[in-house]
Amino acid sequence: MASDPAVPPFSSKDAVVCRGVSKVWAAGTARAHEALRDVDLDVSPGEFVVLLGPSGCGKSTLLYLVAGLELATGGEIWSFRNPVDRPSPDRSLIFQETSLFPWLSVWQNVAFGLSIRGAPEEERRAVAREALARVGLSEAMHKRPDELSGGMRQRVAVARALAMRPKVLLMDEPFAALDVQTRAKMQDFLLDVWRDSGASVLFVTHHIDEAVALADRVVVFTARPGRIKTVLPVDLPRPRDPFSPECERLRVRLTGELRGEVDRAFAEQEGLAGAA
Ligand SMILES: Nc1ncnc2c1ncn2[C@@H]1O[C@H](COP(=O)(O)OP(=O)(O)OP(=O)(O)O)[C@@H](O)[C@H]1O
Repeated sequence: MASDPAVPPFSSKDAVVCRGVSKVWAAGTARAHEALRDVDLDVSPGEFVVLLGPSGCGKSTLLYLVAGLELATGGEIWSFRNPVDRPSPDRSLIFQETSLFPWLSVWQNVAFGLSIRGAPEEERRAVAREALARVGLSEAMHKRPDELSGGMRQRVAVARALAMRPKVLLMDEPFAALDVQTRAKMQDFLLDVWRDSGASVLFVTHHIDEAVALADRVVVFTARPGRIKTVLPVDLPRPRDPFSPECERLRVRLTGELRGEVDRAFAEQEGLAGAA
């Protein structure tokens, strides 16, 4: 049987499949700006993949494309063998700054996506209750977001994403605004939630330590236009001891992979600033 040339030869790594993905912002205009070039990436169901790269290399852009919030200007993206051309509740995006609605209670925030779908209140409450229990925030059900700490608000954001039962969680530096201790706690918490949910995670960070703590695989990007420079599997049991020789070796390797790219990104950004 002739294979469809538009469909990649899928393997079991089909939770997210990117083939030759490129993105030029404002394509075809004088402001055209190439963010990503020719990205190939296959993610397995239940896999935790960390995207690491210098500032401006297109990590967030790739998440928006996988979320279906933006369209690639080249290449194809698939999720569970369906082309990605629009947002779907199967793929939830969590940002650095939580965008909780301050006038809604915590449970109403968590159930917001369900209310858009027209789910009845009883169902919304039940799903919110379960999602909040999974992030350890049952007690906060009736509070308002401004009564919570930053870490708690990010847990509500995770609960809101989980309430839609996504198959893929897209996380854009979700803990960047938190202090170091809270961030470490949130990483442990996220690993528990991820294991329970069975979802695949694509997690963007600048922090090598965070990549080493979390990833099944670390994907290192070049400076803009972002291309995949290297992919490192992290075959270490969790919880990981950050002071172990294996973690230290990985940190050294990632630091080496990133160093030149960070320098290039910095030089480019200085050049752009000079030209402005
Ligand atoms: N909506 C947009 N319109 C035009 N250019 C954009 C847009 N979003 C991002 N860019 C540009 O695309 C490039 C990649 O940006 P992106 O935010 O994806 O990088 P990043 O790797 O996530 O950066 P950081 O780590 O600093 O958040 C940057 O040069 C950025 O200025």
